[in-house]
Amino acid sequence: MNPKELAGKKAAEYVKPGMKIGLGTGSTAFYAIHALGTKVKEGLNITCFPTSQASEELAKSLHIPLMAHHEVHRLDITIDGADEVDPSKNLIKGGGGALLREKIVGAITDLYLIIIDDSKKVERLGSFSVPVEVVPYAWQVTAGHIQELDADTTLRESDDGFFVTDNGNYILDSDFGLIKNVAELEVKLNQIPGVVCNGLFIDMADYIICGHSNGDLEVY
Ligand SMILES: O=C(CO)[C@H](O)[C@H](O)COP(=O)(O)O
Repeated sequence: MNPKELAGKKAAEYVKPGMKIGLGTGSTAFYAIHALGTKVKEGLNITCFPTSQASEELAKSLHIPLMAHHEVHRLDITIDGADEVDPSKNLIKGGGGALLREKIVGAITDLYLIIIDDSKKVERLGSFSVPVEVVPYAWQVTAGHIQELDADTTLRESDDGFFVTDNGNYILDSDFGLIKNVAELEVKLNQIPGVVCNGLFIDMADYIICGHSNGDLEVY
């Protein structure tokens, strides 16, 4: 089985009747959402809250019951992917551009499960550029502030122009090289005017569920 599917299916086993579940975004979360769709079809009673329009559409297509925004206060479990995971379970997220909603949802979650394949494990975060969500207004000024933190920043593009998040913002993919102090950088980025969110998820993940291409599963 594909390692992403292996991890996604394993994470779905943590879900019990009556739970409120956050749905992540991306090609690994896709498998977890499908596994939950199968359980719902078999009669599992859960309600879910998606982190992106894409995951919302997928969940709806699988008839997974969704919560309205005003109904969401705490979530029992969120299952989400990551672009990099270090040995302390700190993460870089936002490769799919859903970092803001993912961070909001992760922060109100009792059990935050991160599902990855083994290519995402690193000794130190930073080979993957840190996605930074910024307001479009004067984004060049915001990019300048990020560059003052010793980063190369690139405005993310899509097929038809600049990539626009579900929140109407831009993404500056910011390469800091291998990051020495991830917690400090997370705070510094948040202090820049114009930055809405950054893709460093520090001390948030409870368990990493990692699928390997030889079929092994690792949970830690
Ligand atoms: O943070 C994310 C989206 O904003 C994704 O979870 C992350 O990019 C991993 O995606 P994939 O499972 O497709 O590799």
